[in-house]
Amino acid sequence: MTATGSLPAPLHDALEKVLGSSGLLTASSDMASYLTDWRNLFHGRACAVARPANTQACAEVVRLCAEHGVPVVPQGGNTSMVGGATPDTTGHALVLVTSRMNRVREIDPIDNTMVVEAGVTLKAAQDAATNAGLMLPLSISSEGSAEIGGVLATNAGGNNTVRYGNARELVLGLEAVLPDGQVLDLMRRLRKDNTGYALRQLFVGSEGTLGLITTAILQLQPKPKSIEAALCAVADAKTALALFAAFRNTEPSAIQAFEFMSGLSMNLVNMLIPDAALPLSEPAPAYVLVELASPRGGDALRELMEEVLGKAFEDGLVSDAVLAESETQRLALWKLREEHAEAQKRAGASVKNDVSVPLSAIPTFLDRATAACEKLIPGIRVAPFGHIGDGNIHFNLVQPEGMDGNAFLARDHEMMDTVANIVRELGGSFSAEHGVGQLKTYMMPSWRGGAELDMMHRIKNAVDPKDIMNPGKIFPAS
Ligand SMILES: O=C(O)CC[C@@H](O)C(=O)O
Ligand SMILES: [Zn+2]
Repeated sequence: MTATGSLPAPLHDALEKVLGSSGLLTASSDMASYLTDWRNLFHGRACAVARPANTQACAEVVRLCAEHGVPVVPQGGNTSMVGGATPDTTGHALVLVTSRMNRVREIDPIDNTMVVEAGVTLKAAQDAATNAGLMLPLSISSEGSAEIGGVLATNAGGNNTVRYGNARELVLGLEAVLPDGQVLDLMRRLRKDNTGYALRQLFVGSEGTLGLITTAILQLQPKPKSIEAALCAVADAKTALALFAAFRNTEPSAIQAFEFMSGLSMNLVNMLIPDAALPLSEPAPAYVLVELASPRGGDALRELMEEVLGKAFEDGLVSDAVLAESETQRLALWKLREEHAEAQKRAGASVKNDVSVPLSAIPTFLDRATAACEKLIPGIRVAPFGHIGDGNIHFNLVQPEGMDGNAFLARDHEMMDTVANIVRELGGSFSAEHGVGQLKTYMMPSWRGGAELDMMHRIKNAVDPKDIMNPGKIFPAS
């Protein structure tokens, strides 16, 4: 089977007029990298890959595709964890890649806003804000590749949600191309605007199924003048939560990140990622990376960190800790957190369960889910980590050593359902930040069925009656 489907000749010619020949890829060798995800788990086919350079070209591409009944799969940095940007295997769809729309158009220090195009990587947007003396308070492990359009379409969360919220909370204005090619201009940078439905929020988290996000206005924050980060050795999630409570009860507004890493997952990072050595004297059962930040300079934040950690040592919550003494050390501590996904990829096949439960239920969840998965597949490596301050654990399962990776992956639904059933009993969500994509559509009827899924269907059918935008994502095949 080739990667290429067939692009109807009239559509080909019309698209080439809009995009030029360099903006339209149809050879399978040119399209290959757009037809699989970064983990090489999902493999699709497409009739073409379009790389428009501005909103108008996006609108024309979508309009022409709609006219010819060709589905459009939006793709940004291609970092989805759930196959959200990979087309299906029919070869009917066109993949619309936003990477050429990569301008930070404006930063306004009075409004504290940034106008940014969909194809700007999150890292480039953060850097632009920093260079302007401000901060874009959204940070995810894939920020070097993930692009703003995808970050918003999936309502990305990440490391700073605990303080600043998810992507949704940062979006003031939005421009999107609708499934019929109309441009919806919601580019208002207003804190207050109660004029009917907040349509921009409909696109955030809709995973490209309602339209294509092309530009956004994001709320920025003051750049911190002081930042303190510490890596702490803890006994388990229960002690990690007690440490979180200690920080929260002392100075809740100072916490910028509060991340949990199991010993097993950290061990994979130490073994498989170069330059990621643990700076503690011995490995621990679990770790916390806590970061505090303040727009004020001086020693107050360091004192706060030392006060809370000092007391945590006395109370037996922390057995060892290292505080970053420089920006280089702070980044080295973050590397130990951000490389978990990559380390797990290198360790073999893995199944991701991006779940959330109420904070109080995390220890029970981890105990029960670990026992259940170890019973299901003896030798399985349970390697959880994640944003414990948000109740969001990446309960990832790595194949037993020596097992065939495909045989492991063939049992992914069994593993996902085992974990999800426990999550459900604890009042949680089966997808906290990675979305549904194509991987988890089968879970929607049992988790979001009844009136909730029905209303989602009605919205989808009203906005996109021909199912042009990102078909096969979020909604299970009917
Ligand atoms: O690999 C994962 O499951 C999580 C990736 C990302 O959400 C993270 O928090 O690092
Ligand atoms: Zn995450």
